[in-house]
Amino acid sequence: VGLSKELELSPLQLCLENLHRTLQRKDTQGFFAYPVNDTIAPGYSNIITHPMDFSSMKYKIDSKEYHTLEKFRSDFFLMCNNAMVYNAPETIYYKAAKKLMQSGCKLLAPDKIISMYRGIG
Ligand SMILES: COc1ccc(C(=O)NC2CCC2)cc1-c1cc(C(C)=O)n2cccnc12
Repeated sequence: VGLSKELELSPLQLCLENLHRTLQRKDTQGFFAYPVNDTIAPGYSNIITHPMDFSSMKYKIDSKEYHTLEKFRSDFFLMCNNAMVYNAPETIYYKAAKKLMQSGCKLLAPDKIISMYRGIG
């Protein structure tokens, strides 16, 4: 007896859930866990036109908005880049984003993506 249709996770979704979990684990302080708002970051919505965070990415995985690994990958780098645009280099957020981006580069390297697609088959 399988899960009802909408709950069934496709191989791509399973792969994205895995990547998402691995990447979010690196955000130990939770700076990227949910959307940044103007209260904690004054003027944020004027400076960052395309906000992104791990909770939004999770929602997109579950609502099957990601049809390719590439779209997931670009949202991840958008999230890191936003933090490096809004925050000055000496801030904890800029440094956290840089570190997170480096982990993401390794995990989401093109050769890794190709071998994942081979795995999904
Ligand atoms: C969801 O976003 C957050 C959640 C919690 C915290 C947080 O715990 N900040 C405390 C550590 C020093 C205050 C910061 C942030 C945060 C992320 C960010 C990002 C990602 O730019 N940010 C920028 C300015 C001010 N705060 C933040």
